[in-house]
Amino acid sequence: MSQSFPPEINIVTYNQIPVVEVNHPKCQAKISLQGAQLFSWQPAHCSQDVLWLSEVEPFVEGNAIRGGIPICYPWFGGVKQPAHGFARLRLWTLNQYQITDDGVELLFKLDNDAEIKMLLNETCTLTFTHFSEEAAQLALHSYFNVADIEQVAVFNLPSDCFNSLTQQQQAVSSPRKITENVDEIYSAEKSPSIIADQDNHREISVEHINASQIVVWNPWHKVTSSMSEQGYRTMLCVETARISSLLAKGEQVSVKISVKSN
Ligand SMILES: O=P(O)(O)OC[C@H]1O[C@@H](O)[C@H](O)[C@@H](O)[C@@H]1O
Repeated sequence: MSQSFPPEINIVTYNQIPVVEVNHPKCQAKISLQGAQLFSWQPAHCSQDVLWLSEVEPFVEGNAIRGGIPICYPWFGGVKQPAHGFARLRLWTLNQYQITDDGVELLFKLDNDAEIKMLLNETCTLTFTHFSEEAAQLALHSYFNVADIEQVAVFNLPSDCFNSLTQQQQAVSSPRKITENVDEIYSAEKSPSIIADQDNHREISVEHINASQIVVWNPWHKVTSSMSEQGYRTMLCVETARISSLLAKGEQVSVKISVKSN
Protein backbone atom coordinates (compact mmCIF):
# COMPACT_ATOMS: atom_id res chain seq x y z
CA MET A 1 0.00 0.00 0.00
CA SER A 2 1.19 3.54 -0.72
CA GLN A 3 3.16 5.17 2.05
CA SER A 4 1.26 8.45 1.80
CA PHE A 5 -1.56 8.54 4.30
CA PRO A 6 -4.23 11.16 5.01
CA PRO A 7 -3.54 13.44 8.01
CA GLU A 8 -5.75 11.30 10.28
CA ILE A 9 -3.33 8.35 9.94
CA ASN A 10 0.32 8.31 10.83
CA ILE A 11 2.82 5.41 10.96
CA VAL A 12 5.44 5.78 13.67
CA THR A 13 7.86 3.42 15.38
CA TYR A 14 7.70 2.63 19.10
CA ASN A 15 11.11 1.20 19.90
CA GLN A 16 11.12 -1.81 17.50
CA ILE A 17 7.44 -1.87 16.56
CA PRO A 18 5.61 -0.03 13.76
CA VAL A 19 2.44 1.62 15.03
CA VAL A 20 -0.54 3.19 13.23
CA GLU A 21 -1.69 6.32 15.04
CA VAL A 22 -5.22 7.55 14.37
CA ASN A 23 -6.18 11.11 15.09
CA HIS A 24 -9.81 11.87 14.21
CA PRO A 25 -12.38 14.27 15.71
CA LYS A 26 -14.37 11.22 16.92
CA CYS A 27 -11.47 9.35 18.55
CA GLN A 28 -7.76 8.78 18.94
CA ALA A 29 -6.31 5.29 18.59
CA LYS A 30 -3.06 3.37 18.25
CA ILE A 31 -2.56 -0.01 16.59
CA SER A 32 0.65 -2.02 16.56
CA LEU A 33 1.31 -3.77 13.23
CA GLN A 34 2.79 -6.59 15.28
CA GLY A 35 -0.36 -8.50 16.11
CA ALA A 36 -2.73 -5.88 14.58
CA GLN A 37 -3.10 -4.97 18.21
CA LEU A 38 -5.25 -1.98 19.08
CA PHE A 39 -3.61 -0.72 22.28
CA SER A 40 -5.16 2.70 22.72
CA TRP A 41 -8.64 3.98 21.94
CA GLN A 42 -10.06 7.13 23.40
CA PRO A 43 -13.36 8.40 22.02
CA ALA A 44 -13.78 12.20 22.03
CA HIS A 45 -16.27 12.12 24.92
CA CYS A 46 -13.91 10.19 27.25
CA SER A 47 -11.25 11.81 29.41
CA GLN A 48 -9.27 8.54 29.79
CA ASP A 49 -8.20 5.80 27.42
CA VAL A 50 -10.68 2.91 27.37
CA LEU A 51 -7.90 0.36 26.90
CA TRP A 52 -5.11 -0.41 29.33
CA LEU A 53 -1.47 -0.60 28.27
CA SER A 54 1.30 -1.57 30.66
CA GLU A 55 3.38 1.47 31.55
CA VAL A 56 6.48 -0.75 31.28
CA GLU A 57 5.65 -2.18 27.84
CA PRO A 58 9.00 -2.24 25.98
CA PHE A 59 7.67 -2.65 22.38
CA VAL A 60 10.24 -5.28 21.45
CA GLU A 61 9.84 -7.31 18.25
CA GLY A 62 8.61 -10.85 18.91
CA ASN A 63 7.45 -10.00 22.47
CA ALA A 64 3.71 -10.06 23.14
CA ILE A 65 2.52 -6.50 23.84
CA ARG A 66 0.98 -6.28 27.33
CA GLY A 67 -2.26 -4.38 26.87
CA GLY A 68 -4.92 -3.27 24.40
CA ILE A 69 -6.59 -6.08 22.44
CA PRO A 70 -4.14 -8.84 21.58
CA ILE A 71 -5.52 -11.29 19.02
CA CYS A 72 -4.93 -14.75 20.46
CA TYR A 73 -5.07 -17.03 17.41
CA PRO A 74 -5.08 -19.75 16.12
CA TRP A 75 -5.05 -21.20 19.64
CA PHE A 76 -5.83 -19.99 23.13
CA GLY A 77 -3.56 -20.44 26.15
CA GLY A 78 -0.63 -22.80 26.47
CA VAL A 79 -1.95 -25.81 24.55
CA LYS A 80 0.96 -25.17 22.16
CA GLN A 81 3.84 -22.72 21.98
CA PRO A 82 3.91 -19.79 21.63
CA ALA A 83 1.22 -19.28 24.26
CA HIS A 84 -1.99 -17.73 22.85
CA GLY A 85 -0.92 -18.46 19.26
CA PHE A 86 1.45 -16.79 16.82
CA ALA A 87 -0.87 -14.04 15.52
CA ARG A 88 0.04 -11.55 18.26
CA LEU A 89 3.77 -11.96 17.51
CA ARG A 90 3.62 -11.58 13.73
CA LEU A 91 3.53 -8.48 11.56
CA TRP A 92 0.13 -7.88 9.98
CA THR A 93 -0.38 -5.58 6.99
CA LEU A 94 -2.66 -2.59 6.82
CA ASN A 95 -4.51 -3.40 3.59
CA GLN A 96 -7.29 -0.80 3.50
CA TYR A 97 -8.41 2.31 5.27
CA GLN A 98 -11.35 4.63 4.98
CA ILE A 99 -11.87 7.95 6.70
CA THR A 100 -15.24 9.64 6.89
CA ASP A 101 -16.77 12.32 9.14
CA ASP A 102 -18.05 9.45 11.29
CA GLY A 103 -14.69 7.81 12.02
CA VAL A 104 -11.98 5.54 10.67
CA GLU A 105 -12.16 2.02 9.30
CA LEU A 106 -8.98 -0.05 9.03
CA LEU A 107 -8.44 -3.53 7.64
CA PHE A 108 -5.42 -5.61 8.67
CA LYS A 109 -4.45 -8.99 7.24
CA LEU A 110 -2.32 -11.85 8.48
CA ASP A 111 -1.25 -13.55 5.21
CA ASN A 112 -4.17 -15.59 3.88
CA ASP A 113 -5.09 -16.88 7.35
CA ALA A 114 -7.12 -14.09 8.89
CA GLU A 115 -8.12 -10.45 8.83
CA ILE A 116 -9.43 -7.94 11.34
CA LYS A 117 -11.56 -4.92 10.55
CA MET A 118 -11.50 -2.05 13.04
CA LEU A 119 -14.28 0.51 13.08
CA LEU A 120 -13.10 3.31 15.31
CA ASN A 121 -15.29 6.22 16.28
CA GLU A 122 -17.26 7.00 19.45
CA THR A 123 -17.62 3.23 19.71
CA CYS A 124 -15.10 0.61 18.69
CA THR A 125 -15.95 -2.55 16.76
CA LEU A 126 -13.37 -5.18 15.86
CA THR A 127 -14.45 -7.94 13.48
CA PHE A 128 -12.15 -10.90 13.05
CA THR A 129 -12.49 -13.30 10.09
CA HIS A 130 -10.86 -16.73 9.99
CA PHE A 131 -9.92 -17.75 6.43
CA SER A 132 -7.75 -20.82 6.70
CA GLU A 133 -9.08 -24.37 6.27
CA GLU A 134 -7.92 -25.54 9.67
CA ALA A 135 -10.35 -24.97 12.56
CA ALA A 136 -8.99 -22.46 15.09
CA GLN A 137 -9.49 -20.88 18.49
CA LEU A 138 -9.59 -17.13 19.05
CA ALA A 139 -9.64 -14.57 21.84
CA LEU A 140 -9.98 -10.83 21.39
CA HIS A 141 -8.15 -10.44 24.68
CA SER A 142 -9.32 -6.95 25.70
CA TYR A 143 -7.52 -5.16 28.54
CA PHE A 144 -9.69 -2.38 29.97
CA ASN A 145 -8.33 0.65 31.75
CA VAL A 146 -10.02 1.15 35.13
CA ALA A 147 -9.36 3.72 37.86
CA ASP A 148 -9.18 1.23 40.74
CA ILE A 149 -9.79 -2.52 40.33
CA GLU A 150 -11.11 -2.74 43.90
CA GLN A 151 -13.97 -0.39 42.98
CA VAL A 152 -14.92 -2.22 39.78
CA ALA A 153 -17.94 -4.47 39.29
CA VAL A 154 -18.73 -6.55 36.21
CA PHE A 155 -22.44 -7.00 35.48
CA ASN A 156 -24.31 -9.46 33.31
CA LEU A 157 -21.95 -12.44 33.54
CA PRO A 158 -23.44 -15.93 34.01
CA SER A 159 -23.74 -17.16 37.62
CA ASP A 160 -21.08 -19.83 37.21
CA CYS A 161 -17.74 -20.21 35.46
CA PHE A 162 -14.79 -22.54 34.96
CA ASN A 163 -12.03 -21.38 37.28
CA SER A 164 -8.76 -21.96 35.40
CA LEU A 165 -6.77 -21.60 38.64
CA THR A 166 -8.53 -24.44 40.48
CA GLN A 167 -9.61 -26.25 37.28
CA GLN A 168 -13.14 -26.42 38.66
CA GLN A 169 -16.58 -25.14 37.80
CA GLN A 170 -17.72 -22.67 40.47
CA ALA A 171 -20.61 -20.39 41.36
CA VAL A 172 -19.94 -16.66 41.08
CA SER A 173 -21.86 -13.87 42.73
CA SER A 174 -23.26 -11.06 40.63
CA PRO A 175 -21.99 -8.45 39.98
CA ARG A 176 -18.48 -9.93 39.85
CA LYS A 177 -16.03 -7.98 42.03
CA ILE A 178 -12.30 -8.63 41.69
CA THR A 179 -10.21 -8.79 44.87
CA GLU A 180 -7.58 -11.39 43.98
CA ASN A 181 -5.97 -13.27 41.09
CA VAL A 182 -8.83 -14.37 38.80
CA ASP A 183 -8.70 -16.43 35.64
CA GLU A 184 -12.22 -17.50 34.73
CA ILE A 185 -14.01 -18.77 31.67
CA TYR A 186 -17.73 -18.04 31.31
CA SER A 187 -20.15 -19.16 28.66
CA ALA A 188 -20.93 -16.24 26.33
CA GLU A 189 -24.69 -16.77 26.61
CA LYS A 190 -25.12 -13.27 28.12
CA SER A 191 -23.95 -10.13 26.36
CA PRO A 192 -22.93 -7.35 26.74
CA SER A 193 -20.64 -7.55 29.79
CA ILE A 194 -20.83 -4.24 31.64
CA ILE A 195 -17.75 -3.01 33.50
CA ALA A 196 -18.76 -0.40 36.06
CA ASP A 197 -15.57 1.64 36.52
CA GLN A 198 -16.78 3.59 39.52
CA ASP A 199 -13.90 6.00 40.10
CA ASN A 200 -13.73 6.97 36.42
CA HIS A 201 -17.52 7.58 36.56
CA ARG A 202 -18.15 5.42 33.54
CA GLU A 203 -19.54 2.11 32.34
CA ILE A 204 -17.83 0.16 29.59
CA SER A 205 -20.09 -2.11 27.58
CA VAL A 206 -18.41 -5.09 25.90
CA GLU A 207 -20.64 -6.79 23.38
CA HIS A 208 -19.52 -10.32 22.46
CA ILE A 209 -20.75 -11.23 18.96
CA ASN A 210 -20.58 -14.85 17.80
CA ALA A 211 -18.40 -15.77 20.79
CA SER A 212 -18.71 -19.00 22.77
CA GLN A 213 -16.79 -17.89 25.89
CA ILE A 214 -15.91 -14.81 27.91
CA VAL A 215 -12.62 -14.86 29.83
CA VAL A 216 -12.16 -12.64 32.89
CA TRP A 217 -8.54 -12.22 33.98
CA ASN A 218 -6.54 -10.15 36.44
CA PRO A 219 -3.20 -11.57 37.67
CA TRP A 220 -3.21 -9.50 40.91
CA HIS A 221 0.22 -10.11 42.54
CA LYS A 222 1.18 -12.96 40.23
CA VAL A 223 4.37 -11.96 38.43
CA THR A 224 3.50 -11.29 34.79
CA SER A 225 5.85 -10.33 31.95
CA SER A 226 5.96 -6.65 30.87
CA MET A 227 3.80 -5.66 33.83
CA SER A 228 4.78 -3.64 36.89
CA GLU A 229 4.01 -4.78 40.43
CA GLN A 230 1.13 -2.32 40.65
CA GLY A 231 -0.06 -2.81 37.06
CA TYR A 232 -2.96 -5.06 38.08
CA ARG A 233 -4.64 -2.19 39.94
CA THR A 234 -5.76 -0.34 36.83
CA MET A 235 -6.65 -3.17 34.47
CA LEU A 236 -9.20 -5.86 33.87
CA CYS A 237 -9.38 -8.28 30.97
CA VAL A 238 -12.82 -9.23 29.66
CA GLU A 239 -12.14 -11.30 26.57
CA THR A 240 -14.38 -12.26 23.66
CA ALA A 241 -13.42 -15.83 22.87
CA ARG A 242 -14.02 -18.97 20.86
CA ILE A 243 -12.33 -21.67 22.92
CA SER A 244 -14.64 -24.71 22.97
CA SER A 245 -16.41 -24.01 19.71
CA LEU A 246 -13.74 -23.76 17.02
CA LEU A 247 -13.90 -21.27 14.17
CA ALA A 248 -14.64 -22.77 10.76
CA LYS A 249 -13.37 -21.22 7.54
CA GLY A 250 -15.12 -17.89 6.84
CA GLU A 251 -16.49 -17.46 10.37
CA GLN A 252 -16.43 -14.07 12.08
CA VAL A 253 -16.29 -12.95 15.71
CA SER A 254 -16.71 -9.35 16.83
CA VAL A 255 -16.38 -7.26 19.93
CA LYS A 256 -18.18 -3.92 20.16
CA ILE A 257 -17.06 -1.57 22.92
CA SER A 258 -18.89 1.56 24.02
CA VAL A 259 -18.62 3.86 27.01
CA LYS A 260 -21.27 5.70 28.98
CA SER A 261 -20.34 8.38 31.50
CA ASN A 262 -22.32 8.55 34.74
O1 LIG B 1 0.82 -13.81 29.63
P1 LIG B 1 -0.08 -14.08 28.45
O2 LIG B 1 0.39 -15.19 27.57
O3 LIG B 1 -0.34 -12.80 27.67
O4 LIG B 1 -1.47 -14.55 29.03
C1 LIG B 1 -2.16 -13.76 29.94
C2 LIG B 1 -3.41 -14.45 30.45
O5 LIG B 1 -4.35 -14.52 29.40
C3 LIG B 1 -5.64 -15.00 29.80
O6 LIG B 1 -6.49 -15.03 28.69
C4 LIG B 1 -5.51 -16.41 30.34
O7 LIG B 1 -6.78 -16.84 30.77
C5 LIG B 1 -4.49 -16.41 31.48
O8 LIG B 1 -4.33 -17.75 31.94
C6 LIG B 1 -3.17 -15.84 31.02
O9 LIG B 1 -2.28 -15.78 32.13
